[in-house]
Amino acid sequence: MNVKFNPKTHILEIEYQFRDVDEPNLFRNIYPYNEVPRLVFNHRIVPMNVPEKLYITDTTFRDGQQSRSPYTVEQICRIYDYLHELDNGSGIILHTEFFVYSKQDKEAVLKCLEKGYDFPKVTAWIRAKKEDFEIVKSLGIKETGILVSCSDYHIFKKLKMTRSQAMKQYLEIVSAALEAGIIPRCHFEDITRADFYGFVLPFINELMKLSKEANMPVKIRACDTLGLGSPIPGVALPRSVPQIIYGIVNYGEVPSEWLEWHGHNDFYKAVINSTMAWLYGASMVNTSLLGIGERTGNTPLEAMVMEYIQIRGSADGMNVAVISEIADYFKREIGYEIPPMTPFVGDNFNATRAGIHADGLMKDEEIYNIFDTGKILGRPPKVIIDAYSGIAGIVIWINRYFKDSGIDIQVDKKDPRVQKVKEWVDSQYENGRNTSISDEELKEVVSKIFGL
Ligand SMILES: CC(C)C(=O)C(=O)O
Repeated sequence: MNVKFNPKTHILEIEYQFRDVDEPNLFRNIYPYNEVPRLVFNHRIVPMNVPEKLYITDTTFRDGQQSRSPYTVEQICRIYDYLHELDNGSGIILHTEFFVYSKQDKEAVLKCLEKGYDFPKVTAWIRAKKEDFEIVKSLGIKETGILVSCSDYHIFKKLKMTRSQAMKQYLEIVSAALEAGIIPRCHFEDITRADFYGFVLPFINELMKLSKEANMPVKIRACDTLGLGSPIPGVALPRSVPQIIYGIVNYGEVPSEWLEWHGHNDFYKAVINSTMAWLYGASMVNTSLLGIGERTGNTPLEAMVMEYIQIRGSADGMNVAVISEIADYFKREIGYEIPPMTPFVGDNFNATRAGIHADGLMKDEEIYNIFDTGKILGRPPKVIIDAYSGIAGIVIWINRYFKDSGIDIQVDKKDPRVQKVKEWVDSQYENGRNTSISDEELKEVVSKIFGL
């Protein structure tokens, strides 16, 4: 580590020493592989540093498409429209990224560019090959993601290189992007298994020098490729999200606005890690709609909209209700099955089957609903009728279902007709039924009993 005092800024400038190694550092004390990874603590607590601006970026068409069959051009264009509608002129849904190789990829990019939306901006994703800049340039795209895998797992085992060979190749390609006038966004793949002080920081120091020379931003995306990052205070690098972000901003001198976190959900930590990245100094968190991404998925975009509102106390102009329209589109047009318990978008995210909860809902919706989901997401809480939903569940179901269909029936628990419906429901389960009762079935029974 070289430390220089900068008399102009009165700041100690730290240059971390690049460490070439003969053998890969696989952090076996943390990642034994034949056992579940471990959380090792260095008890280092770094300060929170929330950037002035927080952005959500999107990878639905890149990481999202890597995990499922490709979207059609028409679907890409519609999803891009939805992202724009959700952003609603706020500029918070900052950019999304596209493949640019096949005829279909290019057609989708051109059609989305033609829409002329300011947000989300269209960016590209390319292999680290010089000739690929020509494609990006020819499409009129101003920023592109470039893969710069940074752990020894990737450098030694996948690329079969040494650290210095990898870094040389990466710096050449970033220089080529800058020469072509394209903003490089360097995707530090597998940063949560990388040597932070021996490779990541020295490499960032070099990238920031290139940025200064070219007078152009060089953006950094910290990729938690296997979802190994941890939000827990005092966990040691390379797993600590706060320490990674703090280090990149303070020792790498990367402005928050050039720094992005990209998470995966392998250990159920995609959302909290992204929030930590925001809180500790990264302006951007990368997400995908409904969390669709490789393996267990990426950080869900809709979850970060909710995190944003909780941190800032306002949606700052985003049209949050569009989240429900997006979920409907994925179900209806793409045939994607959203697990029913998925927060904010699953069919049952605000549904109850328990009679005791339905009773609470009937007295005051607030008792069992996370917020006014009817007003904010166009999804009022609902009850699912089964053996446990009781008479209160049936009352709410009748009052809601018919109101939504434009028929004004309001009943209470004492209504004898409601008792009859309850008897029918009970008889179903006495006769061995073990599934819930669908809306269609209940509608038929209620209509008959109520003479509708
Ligand atoms: C391919 C890379 C950039 C990635 O998406 C990841 O590391 O998760």
